[in-house]
Amino acid sequence: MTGPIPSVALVGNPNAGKSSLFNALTGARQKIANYPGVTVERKAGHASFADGRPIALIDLPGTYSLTPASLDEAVTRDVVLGKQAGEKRPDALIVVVDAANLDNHLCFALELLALGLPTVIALNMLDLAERDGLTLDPQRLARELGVPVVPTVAVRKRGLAELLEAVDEAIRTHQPRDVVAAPRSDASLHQRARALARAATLSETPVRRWTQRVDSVVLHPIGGFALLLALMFVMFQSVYAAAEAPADVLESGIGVLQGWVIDTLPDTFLRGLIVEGVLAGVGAVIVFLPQILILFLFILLLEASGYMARAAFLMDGLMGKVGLSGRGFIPLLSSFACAVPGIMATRAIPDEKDRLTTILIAPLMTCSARMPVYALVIGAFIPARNVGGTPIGLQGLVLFGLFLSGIVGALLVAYVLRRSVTRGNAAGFMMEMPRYQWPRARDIAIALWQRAWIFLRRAGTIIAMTTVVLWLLLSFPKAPVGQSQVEYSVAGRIASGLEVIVKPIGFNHDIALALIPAMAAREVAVSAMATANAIDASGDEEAMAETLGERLQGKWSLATALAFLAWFVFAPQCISTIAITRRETNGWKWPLFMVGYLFLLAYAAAGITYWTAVAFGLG
Ligand SMILES: Nc1nc2c(ncn2[C@@H]2O[C@H](COP(=O)(O)OP(=O)(O)OP(=O)(O)O)[C@@H](O)[C@H]2O)c(=O)[nH]1
Ligand SMILES: [Mg+2]
Repeated sequence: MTGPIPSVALVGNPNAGKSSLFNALTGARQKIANYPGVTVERKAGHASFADGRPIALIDLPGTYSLTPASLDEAVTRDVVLGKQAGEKRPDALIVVVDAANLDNHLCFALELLALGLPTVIALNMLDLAERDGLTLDPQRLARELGVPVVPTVAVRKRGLAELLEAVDEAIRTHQPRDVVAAPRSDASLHQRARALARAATLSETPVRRWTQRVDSVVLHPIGGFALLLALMFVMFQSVYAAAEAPADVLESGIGVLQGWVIDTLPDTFLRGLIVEGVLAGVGAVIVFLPQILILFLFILLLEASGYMARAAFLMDGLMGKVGLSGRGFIPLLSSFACAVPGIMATRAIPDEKDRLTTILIAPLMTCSARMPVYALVIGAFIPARNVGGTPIGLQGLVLFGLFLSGIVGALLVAYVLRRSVTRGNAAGFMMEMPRYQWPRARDIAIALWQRAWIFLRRAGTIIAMTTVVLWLLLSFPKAPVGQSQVEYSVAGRIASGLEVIVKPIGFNHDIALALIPAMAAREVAVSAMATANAIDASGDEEAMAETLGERLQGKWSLATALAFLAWFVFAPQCISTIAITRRETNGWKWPLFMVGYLFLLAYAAAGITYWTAVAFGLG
């Protein structure tokens, strides 16, 4: 018998494995084209039944229901309903469902079955379901649904022949009246899908059941967010609660070292450089190592336990609203360590404009280089007490607020960019959830050690170098007796020039002096102020005994301190980030754009913070 070639469409939820099945079935025999008038890819190809008769296959974009939310989803609906121009209604459907996610995927399957076309269910990803400890009964599911159910593993090409055979059979024996009515309401559809999934489940290991129960809390659209915020909150509280003792030890260690150098070396150029430049400057940054490590300890634990992928899943919706794809979550997350690897990780984002947007907002994630700056200013100006009668520490709360400002700022910027400069729509994203597991102490220890090493290496190279250069510029020319060395020096004079520009946002000479060298790396803002203060205090026993924080307390108003914090949420003070952006975007256009908009935001944020604080009498 030679009739027209039957055409069969592959439909199902996103990431069910439709394209994988399509590729496995058609091999190289496929054509890619666009649907006329819309830019949605149309993939068509040929396969053949066991006896050699051809069959035409169409791969459709994944959707969650026949009520489309986007253009590609509308195409799927139009094709299966036979309304797509230039496409005849398929003779049969292969509904692809993810075996490990049956209850979700069966919702759409039920809707599709109600269309009354010859239909076969491909119970795909059976390998993953088995790995997760789930044993299914395809026959039982077939009986319940009234259509054939064929187990498949698309990526291993398993079940393909059986699938085609079932399709052939379904087309030949199809009776237009054996239609299963779909439940009317969404709620009853879900209920029916859940009941079906339960019926088709032979056994489920306790681990899988347990995982699903934990996930129902962790991935809950409201409860999950509350948990994420609570975890972040605890993280920032701990930074202050746990870092104090080790930071004190480091600080007094550096003090002892300074005293020893002063006692041993004669008062020369070299001694000044070591005491004021290297020890005061670089030492002021190194004392924040415990804070950074505690933050990383939390991030590493969340990652190793399997939680982080769930947080990405939660964020996906929010990121989609501002036009970013969930694929951007991991690059943005790694930008909390440092924007440089974060920006490199954006290579995993296929859409160019989506990727560009992610690169442009990556510097807004609070990288660990900001920690010394935040910790210094918070430690000096935010009282170490609890909020009201609660156990919530004020310092941790402010730190949390700074991180949150960066994130909210990034989302707002992305929202604006995606509607202007990098216009485009977000692509959906799904990722496989890793298993929950106890983090291994050894792995965590190694990762922490690596973080510490990176930080110390920065302190020993770029931060030390910049600080030494600054020390030189601060030490010459020598001020006449009675004049401030810092203000008389080359660096001091440059700072006085810059001060004119930053005075309106509440910045003083200390800050103006720190801003330019801090372009090399943000931590240099701390080492620069420490070095300037050390030079200022040199010879004055009492002043030398004071910590940098104590000295700033005496000189800055609270409004200035807050403005300085707000500045650092946005300011693009990092040469490496600018360089990597140039490399990843192949030119100077985007790094310059990035630096420009970030400085503007920083200036505005610092200004608004300063004047608001002054209005509240904190000037
Ligand atoms: N382990 C396993 N992975 C699979 C299987 N089928 C598909 N995958 C993987 O699942 C992911 C999604 O597969 P796709 O074929 O792109 O899914 P799709 O249904 O076409 O997705 P959309 O086009 O987005 O709707 C890919 O990474 C596949 O390699 C399977 O049977 N077993
Ligand atoms: Mg696909």
